Amino acid sequence: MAPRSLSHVILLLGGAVAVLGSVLFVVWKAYFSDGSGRRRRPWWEAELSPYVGELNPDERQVLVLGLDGAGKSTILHCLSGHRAKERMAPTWGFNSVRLPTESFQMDLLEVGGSQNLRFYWKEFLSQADVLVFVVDSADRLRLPCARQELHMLLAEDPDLPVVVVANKQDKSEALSVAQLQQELDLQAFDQREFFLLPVSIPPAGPDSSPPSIHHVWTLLLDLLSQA
Ligand SMILES: Nc1nc2c(ncn2[C@@H]2O[C@H](COP(=O)(O)OP(=O)(O)OP(=O)(O)O)[C@@H](O)[C@H]2O)c(=O)[nH]1
Ligand SMILES: [Mg+2]
Repeated sequence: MAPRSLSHVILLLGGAVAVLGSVLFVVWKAYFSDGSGRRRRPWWEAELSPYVGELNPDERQVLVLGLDGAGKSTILHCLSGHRAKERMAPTWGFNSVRLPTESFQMDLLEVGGSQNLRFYWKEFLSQADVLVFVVDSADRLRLPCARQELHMLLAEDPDLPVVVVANKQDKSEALSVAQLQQELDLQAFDQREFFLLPVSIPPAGPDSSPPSIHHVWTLLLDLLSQA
């Protein structure tokens, strides 16, 4: 008697799970369909688009990473043709700009550099055509941390072209490019497409497009034309 009632319970449970599964499937289909039979893009896909999902062949993706305060947002701001601001708000999530070029759209995505966001950096590597890693050349105390993060990223993707931006060269305490090469242990990467660019974007400087920003732009154009 006991095993028979147990089998009834199991049958009932199985039926309930099947009905619940069907209801969930119908709701899911209704929610993600736009009526034409095509799938509706969920909000998070639009939010992160074009960094996830299908990519337009005429788009190139530049991932911009680096410790908090290194100058990532400032670089995106200036590449978009704006004058550097006296103060930039820290990026708590993402920050992106889309810049048109003659042959493709250049999409730059900054992921904030605070410690809790660094954990997610590597998730974006697979969609990137180029990694720009920004370093505050004057932040000597945190260079070991920057080195560790950079080396971790490069170990994740051994083929991704990398531009290390040695930012804040205008500061008197900034390390030179040669010193940074040592401190960041960049000799280890001589097998890959690797660039180290000195950059300085003094806040509220006289120039809306400092020469070093122009160098970043032309290098990115060059690298992405080959991508
Ligand atoms: N002197 C000098 N200051 C700079 C330079 N680039 C950026 N800054 C300043 O550095 C500060 C931080 O710059 P952000 O661009 O916000 O840094 P970030 O890397 O985006 O930081 P998070 O968004 O917190 O990850 C700002 O006050 C900028 O004005 C530079 O080349 N020289
Ligand atoms: Mg920022």
